[in-house]
Amino acid sequence: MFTVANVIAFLVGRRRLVPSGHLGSSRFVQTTLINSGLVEMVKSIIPPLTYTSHKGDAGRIGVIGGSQDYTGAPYFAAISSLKLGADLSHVFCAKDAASVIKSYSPELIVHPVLDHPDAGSEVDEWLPRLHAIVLGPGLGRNDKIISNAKVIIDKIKKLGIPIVIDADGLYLVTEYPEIIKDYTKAILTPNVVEFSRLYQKMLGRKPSEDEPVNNVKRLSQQLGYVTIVQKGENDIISNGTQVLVCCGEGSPRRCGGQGDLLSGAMGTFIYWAHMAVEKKTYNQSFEIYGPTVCAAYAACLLTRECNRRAFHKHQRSTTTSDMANSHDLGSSVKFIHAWLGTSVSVLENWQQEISFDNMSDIHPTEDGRTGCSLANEAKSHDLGSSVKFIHAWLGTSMSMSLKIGNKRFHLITCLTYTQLKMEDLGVLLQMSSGLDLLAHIVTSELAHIVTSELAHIVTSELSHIVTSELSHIVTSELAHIVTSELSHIVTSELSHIVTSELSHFLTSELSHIVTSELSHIVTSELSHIVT
Ligand SMILES: NC(=O)C1=CN([C@@H]2O[C@H](COP(=O)(O)OP(=O)(O)OC[C@H]3O[C@@H](n4cnc5c(N)ncnc54)[C@H](OP(=O)(O)O)[C@@H]3O)[C@@H](O)[C@H]2O)[C@@H](O)CC1
Ligand SMILES: Nc1ncnc2c1ncn2[C@@H]1O[C@H](COP(=O)(O)OP(=O)(O)OP(=O)(O)O)[C@@H](O)[C@H]1O
Repeated sequence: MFTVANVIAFLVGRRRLVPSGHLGSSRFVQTTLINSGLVEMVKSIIPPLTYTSHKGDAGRIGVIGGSQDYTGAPYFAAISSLKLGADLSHVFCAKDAASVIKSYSPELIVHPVLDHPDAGSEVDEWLPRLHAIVLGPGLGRNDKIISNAKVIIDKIKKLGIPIVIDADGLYLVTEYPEIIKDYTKAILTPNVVEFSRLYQKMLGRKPSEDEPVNNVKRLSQQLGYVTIVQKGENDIISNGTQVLVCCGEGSPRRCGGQGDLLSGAMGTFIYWAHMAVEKKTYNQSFEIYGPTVCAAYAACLLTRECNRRAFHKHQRSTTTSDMANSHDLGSSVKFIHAWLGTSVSVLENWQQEISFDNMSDIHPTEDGRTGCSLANEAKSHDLGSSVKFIHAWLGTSMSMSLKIGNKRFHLITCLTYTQLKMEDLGVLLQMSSGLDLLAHIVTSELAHIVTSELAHIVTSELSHIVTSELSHIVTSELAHIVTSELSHIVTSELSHIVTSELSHFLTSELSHIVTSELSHIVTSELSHIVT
């Protein structure tokens, strides 16, 4: 059944239609993009950018993973932590993976130590300087590596460093759950399959399909209140007590590596969250949810936004690299899909940031239901721009401007809660003329799509014409030059050859004739005289 809340959320464009009851019966906070209490919570942990800070203050993150087979995963995690705002990102990987990972990016500091017989001691030099660890992306399941990773986890726990465990790190935890049990500075980020394996190991039965939220809570409790993020259509986060569900729009594209981007970003956020605890900069919601749930929620939010942006741009061609960067091949594939009608319908994606006035006074109601929150002009590209967007939106970027002239700009981002009553809809429509709002969204999105598609077609057509004309001109000019040069060379060479050959021939022939004639004359004259 679809609730009014779901329909409105869909109409304002921040959510897919999800039947109510989809996540089971547990009471929890489900958010699409923005619940202003949670926004404030994330905002409160993000360190300000100042000119007095030193390299490393915003985070030195270590990614432990990377094997001969998997080099992309640790790269995605490490670059994601860095692009989010950490100052330094280290990768500790197997020897064979190191130069490959280095070749992806000069930004990363790569240590080829994981398959070293004494990997534990090799990382000793670095661990105490790291603020957070992401363990598992591309680690592989080789026995030696897994046993080295176990030793490293022990050292991490002794140092009290926050840790995010993902991918093959979860295989390790499933095999040896005691290694992470009760370490509440840990976040585990299983996908559906990894979750099911770990759940079965800990609870001795399959997770029930009807109660996904309770499953996550239960697993967290069983592991001694370690925070779990079950990734999927909705990211379900629990520390065994609190539950948050992040179900922002994201995208329907499921290419490999998205989980790695998520765990990398979570590495940076978990450090920031613990720093907030130390500096006591957190807000009230943070006191409820704590650093691990806050970090997990922030990273899920960011990854979904990044995914949405990359997909908006690249559609079916979206890859995890597109989420981190931007590539021409991808946009060409996108164009072809759009042109063939095989891209996802543009109308499914018309929801974008919109600005309008007088919406600043909607505050969360007592049951946590939220209206709107701020946003600024944050356009542009994928991970970078998602980070920029999130920072701007949270007011933690340096360039954030909430007021333009004497107007405030705001964005409707979230209207969803488990129950949104009809009177709320009335209030909403009254407040800002809901129909105008819808018209505004549709018009602006359509204008955007048409403009961008036209620009694309014109650019590509012009480039085609210019290329073909240029190639024509160049070819004909070259032909002309070559022909005339060749003719010149051939003529002059021929004339030279002919002249020299003739002169040679004539000289030799003449000399021959003259010699023979002279000899003849001389002989005959001499014979005559003698006679
Ligand atoms: N570019 C790179 O370097 C990348 C490297 N990566 C690295 O690869 C390593 C192994 O990771 P993994 O997730 O493939 O292994 P594992 O958990 O054993 O899954 C085994 C099988 O379970 C299924 N399955 C998996 N996920 C599912 C889902 N969400 N929903 C439903 N089913 C799902 C699926 O089974 P299938 O559908 O094929 O039957 C799958 O084949 C790890 O180190 C990771 O970091 C990746 O990060 C990607 C980018
Ligand atoms: N069905 C879905 N609908 C929307 N978003 C999804 C869906 N499944 C995954 N995601 C998004 O992708 C993120 C990573 O989840 P995923 O299940 O791909 O992890 P993973 O399998 O560990 O990834 P990786 O390929 O890096 O190993 C989630 O946090 C969520 O943002």
